[in-house]
Amino acid sequence: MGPSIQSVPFLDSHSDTGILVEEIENMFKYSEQFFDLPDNFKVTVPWSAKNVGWEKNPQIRPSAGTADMKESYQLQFGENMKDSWISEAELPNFKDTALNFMRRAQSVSERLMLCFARGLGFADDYFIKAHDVSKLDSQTTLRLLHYFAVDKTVRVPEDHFRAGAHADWDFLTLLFQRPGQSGLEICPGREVVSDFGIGDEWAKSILRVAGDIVCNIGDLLMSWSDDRFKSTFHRVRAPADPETDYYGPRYNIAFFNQPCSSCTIQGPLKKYPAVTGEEFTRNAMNRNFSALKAKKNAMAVEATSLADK
Ligand SMILES: O=C(O)CCC(=O)C(=O)O
Ligand SMILES: [Fe+2]
Repeated sequence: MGPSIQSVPFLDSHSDTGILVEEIENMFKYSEQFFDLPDNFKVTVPWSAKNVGWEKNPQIRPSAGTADMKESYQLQFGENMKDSWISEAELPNFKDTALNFMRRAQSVSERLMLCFARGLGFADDYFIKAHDVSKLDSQTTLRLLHYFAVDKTVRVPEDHFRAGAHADWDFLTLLFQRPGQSGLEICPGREVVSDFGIGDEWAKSILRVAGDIVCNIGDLLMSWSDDRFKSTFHRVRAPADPETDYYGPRYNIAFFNQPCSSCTIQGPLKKYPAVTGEEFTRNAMNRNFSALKAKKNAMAVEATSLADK
């Protein structure tokens, strides 16, 4: 596995994932039920800095400078979720269904972690232990996503995305998609994790078979492998062509393998200084917010110079 995926940061895994199509569809059904609730119910579980909860339209990517056209609800296994589960009265069985699905996604992730550990010369359970979801400081997150339907008769401005280009901060991301709900695109990305994602040669990701899982390498694995495995720069384009693009509501489920806060991260070649899981996430967030600030400043300068003309 090692050499074969070093330059292909994107895997489509076929039928034998261990998760049945019906289980994925069942989770999508609960996800739709959640997003169908009026906003005044959803706001009872607001997004918090622990990376859990519901948010609508606020995520601005440094690459785009505009807000993603979406809402999402993030769920975790541990203590962080304490006040963030939608009430049983609002959505019966939601919590049990989501936790079951998360455990299934975790077991697929653990099979992949074992391969990466072997490829890098670590003990088989090295990455599995660092992402132990039974620990109270687990940060692993399931994100339910709902991108709003787009009106075919109105042209979406070119700088508006369903999700602006970015690389994930985690180890691996499993993406569960619905056939027909296209939009995900990938780009070669970058050579070292300390660069910001770059590139403008985009390829469409097409889901071939229901039940396929798209697997993205994240910045954490890139860093932990001393840049051997490249993280995937990706985006979800807004539909632009009524003949070929999907304009309806788009649902997606992302499972982010995040490290436990207390684990230590360093590649076998020690290319980067050792950091804890907590520090890695904090640094990634800070880097994102500085890039966003720089983008906003650049946009403000551009707007002023246009106004002066
Ligand atoms: O909706 C998708 O296909 C991708 C979502 C994504 O990249 C993210 O939430 O980080
Ligand atoms: Fe992503």
